[in-house]
Amino acid sequence: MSDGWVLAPAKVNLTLHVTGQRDDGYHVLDSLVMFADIGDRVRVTPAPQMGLTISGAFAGNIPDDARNLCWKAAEAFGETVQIELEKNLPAEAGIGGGSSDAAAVLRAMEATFGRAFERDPIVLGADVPVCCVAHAARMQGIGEHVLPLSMKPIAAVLVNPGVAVSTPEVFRAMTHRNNPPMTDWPEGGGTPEALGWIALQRNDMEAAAIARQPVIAVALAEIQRRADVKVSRMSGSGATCFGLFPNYAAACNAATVLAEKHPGWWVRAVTLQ
Ligand SMILES: C[C@@](CO)(OP(=O)(O)O)[C@H](O)COP(=O)(O)OP(=O)(O)OC[C@H]1O[C@@H](n2ccc(N)nc2=O)[C@H](O)[C@@H]1O
Ligand SMILES: Nc1ncnc2c1ncn2[C@@H]1O[C@H](COP(=O)(O)OP(=O)(O)O)[C@@H](O)[C@H]1O
Repeated sequence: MSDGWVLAPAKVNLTLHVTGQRDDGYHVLDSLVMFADIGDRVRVTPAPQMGLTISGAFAGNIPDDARNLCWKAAEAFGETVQIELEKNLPAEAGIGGGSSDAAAVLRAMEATFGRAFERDPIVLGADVPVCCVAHAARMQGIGEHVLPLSMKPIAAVLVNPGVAVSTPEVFRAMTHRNNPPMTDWPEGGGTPEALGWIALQRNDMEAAAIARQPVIAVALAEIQRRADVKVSRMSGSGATCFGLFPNYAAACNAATVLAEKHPGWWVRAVTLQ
């Protein structure tokens, strides 16, 4: 963006298969990830010392010091900057808020200082490598293997029923950690084939997240009530859920109905790419 603001798009795990666990406790994943056309925004300005200001609807309860992933990303890059973060996405929501913010700070730092980030982005968190790609990709390992995919945009509704969910707690609460990976991707198919394939995959964290926050099941049921929804599922470790629709107008209609019925929920129609 010409004014220096960089979008940190919402990350959506269209599938999230947990296929094992490493000796260090981290889980091995197989996930199809796409990114929305909405998100947080960040801007960096060279400064003699580090600083961070946070604005936006979800600024509350986000640390504005060295604990913030934006700050950690700038430190890892090796320059001191003043960071502005506009927090438009709910936190602890399974849509990669902090990770996408960190990746956006790295993009902003690269543009500002004219050099690439030289370290592996996994040092900032398992979700940061895929957020550095910021478009459709298959994510494997604990998040360090990212294979960009060529996919047509998909219309979706994102629904967060207003509860924060801790990622490590949901991983710990899982009862089945050795699940099958995704089935083979339908090469060369169009959007209907992609939606049909996605519908046959899973989010293996859903049951454990619902056990902790039953309102997630309510959100999924509300999305499923839409006659034209093709897939409904939870993203990441929750609590944000999504519905996939045949076109953007259908997603907007669904978002309007859901937001009217549940004024306390965060509901957005988006295009995923
Ligand atoms: C579950 C996912 C799916 O995309 O998304 P979110 O729900 O966070 O959005 C990610 O793997 C989250 O990645 P991220 O939030 O960056 O995780 P990290 O900060 O690296 O790790 C937080 C904690 O989650 C657990 N963790 C994370 C990633 C992974 N592959 N296995 C794990 O067991 C570990 O307990 C770790 O201490
Ligand atoms: N820039 C940031 N945005 C959101 N949360 C952040 C950020 N930096 C650090 N955090 C902390 O990271 C934790 C996880 O938040 P988030 O990344 O939004 O969740 P999730 O892992 O579900 O995608 C929160 O407890 C929050 O305090």
